[in-house]
Amino acid sequence: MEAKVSRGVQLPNWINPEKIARKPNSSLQFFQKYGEQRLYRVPASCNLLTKRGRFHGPAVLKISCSSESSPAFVLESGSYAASSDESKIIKNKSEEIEPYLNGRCIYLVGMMGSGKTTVGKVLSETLEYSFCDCDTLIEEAVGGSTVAEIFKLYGENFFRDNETEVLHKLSLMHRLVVSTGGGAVVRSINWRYMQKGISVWLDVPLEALARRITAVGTNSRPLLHHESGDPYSKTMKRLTYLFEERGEAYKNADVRVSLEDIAAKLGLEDVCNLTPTVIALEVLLQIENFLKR
Ligand SMILES: Nc1ncnc2c1ncn2[C@@H]1O[C@H](COP(=O)(O)OP(=O)(O)OP(=O)(O)O)[C@@H](O)[C@H]1O
Ligand SMILES: O=C(O)C1=C[C@@H](O)[C@@H](O)[C@H](O)C1
Repeated sequence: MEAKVSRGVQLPNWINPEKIARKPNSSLQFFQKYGEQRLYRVPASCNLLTKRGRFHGPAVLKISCSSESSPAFVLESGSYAASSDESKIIKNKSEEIEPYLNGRCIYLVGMMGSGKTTVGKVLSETLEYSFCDCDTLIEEAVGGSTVAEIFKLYGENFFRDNETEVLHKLSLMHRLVVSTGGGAVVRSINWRYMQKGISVWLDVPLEALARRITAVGTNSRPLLHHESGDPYSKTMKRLTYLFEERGEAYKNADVRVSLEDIAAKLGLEDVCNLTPTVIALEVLLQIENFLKR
């Protein structure tokens, strides 16, 4: 079958190139932050809407803050929770940072299942940026075939060429949070495009990725169809192989957000207790550090 890169990759109308950055006109005082200790009790019925559904769980959200370090969020009970307090804190932080982004796009990179879509949507909402998912844009550009179908019909190179073309187009835009495909980091040309914005690596332990992915199934992820065994071990084996190939490439990102580091900071044993909102807040804090450099 003949396969061509869809040169005419069309980006949807809602991605508006006219949304040009606002220039910062105030001082960098916003970097002086968090000089107090606060404790928030989250209502038992709180919940958080994510891509695939609602996470429920009662929790006490403790925030310890100092001018030396970033604030820490502890979900003492229950795994997934969000509250109006959490929303307010992330909103305040995004309002502080947003003028200094100067309209630059945020590119989330990371292994498949690392939460680029879930965390990306939280970020785009709080920053009042548009959200876009490269895989979805490629699917639209190729005429509605799914990623799995594109791999099957045309092969990985064809998919990668379209991925590059989509990233090229997005690099001309402003005020987007972009969820990139897990393998977008392997081509250096893609980094050239992502350098127009700020790239953020969501670094999630492979075991957590394998748990998340096996929970939803691997049908939509063609690169996971090679191994035999039970679904978790199969996924783990394949993720390990892919990470060996790509681990170094993820390090090119401007900012690294390690779920293990967040969990350690909060005294949590398992990264599974970190909500997308807490991770999104850490993304903003690490971007803030990056902007200060
Ligand atoms: N903080 C989290 N804790 C637990 N599960 C999460 C978290 N964030 C995302 N997930 C779940 O993990 C799965 C993958 O998340 P998501 O689709 O956001 O990842 P992704 O990086 O965009 O993946 P891909 O690159 O394959 O598109 C989803 O089922 C999602 O609900
Ligand atoms: O890790 C990868 O190489 C991929 C991740 C997905 O987001 C898709 O872009 C595709 O399945 C390839």
